[in-house]
Amino acid sequence: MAGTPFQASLLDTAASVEIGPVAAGLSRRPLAGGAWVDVRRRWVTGADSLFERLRAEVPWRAERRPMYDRTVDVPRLLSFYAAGEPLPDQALDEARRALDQHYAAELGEPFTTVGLAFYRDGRDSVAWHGDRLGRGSTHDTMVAILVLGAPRTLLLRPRPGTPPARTGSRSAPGGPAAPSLFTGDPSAITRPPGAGASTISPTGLSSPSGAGGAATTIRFELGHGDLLVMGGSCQRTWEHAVPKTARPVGPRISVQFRPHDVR
Ligand SMILES: O=C(O)CCC(=O)C(=O)O
Ligand SMILES: [Fe+2]
Repeated sequence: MAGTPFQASLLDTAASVEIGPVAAGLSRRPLAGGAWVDVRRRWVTGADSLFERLRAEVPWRAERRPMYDRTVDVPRLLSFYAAGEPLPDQALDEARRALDQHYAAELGEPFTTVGLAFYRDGRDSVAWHGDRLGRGSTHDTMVAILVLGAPRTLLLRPRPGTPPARTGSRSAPGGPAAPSLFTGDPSAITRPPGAGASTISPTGLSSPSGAGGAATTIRFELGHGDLLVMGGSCQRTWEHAVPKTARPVGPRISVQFRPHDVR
């Protein structure tokens, strides 16, 4: 009779976890500059159950990192499994096998490492970055992210200073990266704060304008077993982030599958 906010996930905890075929319902969105994003909604069924297992089983670490002249808390908990290390849950082995089966030919190598991030609440986040430690800075690659738990916004934007793609019209000389025309079907396309309009429909997208050329930001709301794969040049020509939010949000775990020497 009292409100039981955890009831749904407690019930689901008993459910079995199943990894679906990657290809079913997968959609690829090409991005400017040779990048792309694949999204496969509800890839994992029983995802809340897997969330609870990982929350309990993974040795989560709080980290601190140097930032300018200080050392600050990393605003999320982390865990990392190098190539060959046993994973914390066999569902992750299955997930990696399914990713390899689907992507190995295109990627040319297997996914080897597994990184996990635990966003406890809306104060946890990851700042704008590309996974550019290692080969991601110089080579096309893939990073596959399984999102468990409460949906949070994941943003993608062209990396500031990236030369415009050579396929369309050029931006004004001296301006920053050309705005990227998104040819897929994002749930929303937004301009960054200060760039004017907050949300514009993909179909209404023509040539974004604004002082110096406003970059296009793409927004995904992912959770509960959704899969997002960043591919092509995405790590070096685009950036991604999970921003902090003042909205009340539940905890979220992301599982990142990467090939050798991509971090
Ligand atoms: O949690 C996410 O969805 C993204 C994590 C990420 O970008 C990273 O760990 O490099
Ligand atoms: Fe990343």
